[in-house]
Amino acid sequence: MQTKKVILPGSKSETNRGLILQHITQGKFKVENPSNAADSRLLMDLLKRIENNGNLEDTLVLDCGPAGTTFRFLTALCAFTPGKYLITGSARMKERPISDLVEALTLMGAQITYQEKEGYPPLAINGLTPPKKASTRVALNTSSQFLSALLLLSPFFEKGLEIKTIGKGGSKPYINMTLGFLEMLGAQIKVSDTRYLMELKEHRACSYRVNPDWSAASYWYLIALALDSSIILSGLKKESLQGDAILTSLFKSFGINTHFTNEGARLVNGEGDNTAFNYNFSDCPDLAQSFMIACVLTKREGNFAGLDSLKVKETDRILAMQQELAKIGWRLEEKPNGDYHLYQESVIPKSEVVISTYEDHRMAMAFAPLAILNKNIAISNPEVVDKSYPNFWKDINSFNLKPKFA
Ligand SMILES: O=C(O)C1=C[C@@H](OP(=O)(O)O)[C@@H](O)[C@H](O)C1
Ligand SMILES: C=C(OP(=O)(O)O)C(=O)O
Repeated sequence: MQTKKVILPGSKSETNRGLILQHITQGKFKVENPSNAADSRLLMDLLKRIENNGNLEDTLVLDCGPAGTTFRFLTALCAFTPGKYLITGSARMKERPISDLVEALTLMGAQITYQEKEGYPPLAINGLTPPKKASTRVALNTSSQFLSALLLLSPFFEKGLEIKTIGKGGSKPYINMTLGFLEMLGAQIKVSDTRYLMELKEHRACSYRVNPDWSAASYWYLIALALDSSIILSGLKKESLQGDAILTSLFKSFGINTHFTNEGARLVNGEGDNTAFNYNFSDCPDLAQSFMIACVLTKREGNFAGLDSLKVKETDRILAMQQELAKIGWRLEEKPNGDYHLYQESVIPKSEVVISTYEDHRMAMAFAPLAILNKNIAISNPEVVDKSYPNFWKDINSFNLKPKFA
């Protein structure tokens, strides 16, 4: 079989961190090859508007649409950028909690008020000149993006930033990615169980070339699994700041081996396990939907733990998966301990099934291989992929695959 090459989008998480640091350090940190994800394009545009904001008395309205990291990172940035801001977003963004970040920023002296519902966007911010030194505390249980947003402010505070953490949370690799970026800039970082101490006196000039997005790679592993096709994911490297690179070891148990070459990652099909799949996704929540579909494709039951944060993402991803999996005969059932058991109840119906995507890019991309395999399955609102992977369907078409849209 002919091997096909895919050029993945750049990592949205790497790009968004890089763009914020590029802005704060006035270009000492440079981002090369930024992602074309809609969320990153939007952050770029909004940062330009902040940079060109000549009138500090008029309110600058920053609409982040559905982009979570964009919203959270900009909230922290604007809190310490002189000017008046109204940060808002999509209807779903107004349901995604923000109070832990607002409280942490308020403890640092920030002036932020809720404009609609207490604890949720939109926010009015009276941006202040950053003090030389700051300290605060932040809860970790809702989203790691809050701690990342605060850490990214480190270059503002030449005499140091101290952040105490409350409780435990997931998505730790994303926090480590943030620290990795700050280290490139020359930060001295002391981390203990409950405290981050950042010192960043001089900003080291550096430029960072954004790597391909590992979360996006997961959809190609699913295609490889569905079609037994030979795929090279260009430029993907084994070593990555992206925690979702863990997927190579998880897909091994589904029979997909990854060989790293000069070209990137070559996916090679082999023999998979047929025992139940078990994994805790709290550190890689964006992969959970992909592995549910991997179970469906291989008719393997699964135990999914660590899914709490899925409820507050682009949609309630647990509910969305339960509803859409049910349409094809699979059940995602909550167990008394809060884990989820995934198993097949009946066969895929012969009549047409339309998979709703809930304004969630990951719903569309995860279900794509099923729509490719089964002509009765159609994907609604396929354009949602723009959020992280604008060329997804174009890349699929380049394999001569034509999933049905509804
Ligand atoms: O910091 C980041 O770039 C991200 C952190 C994660 O969010 P949570 O920390 O809310 O889980 C992840 O789901 C999101 O897609 C990107
Ligand atoms: C959760 C995600 O993004 P965000 O929180 O940045 O909207 C995602 O891309 O899956």
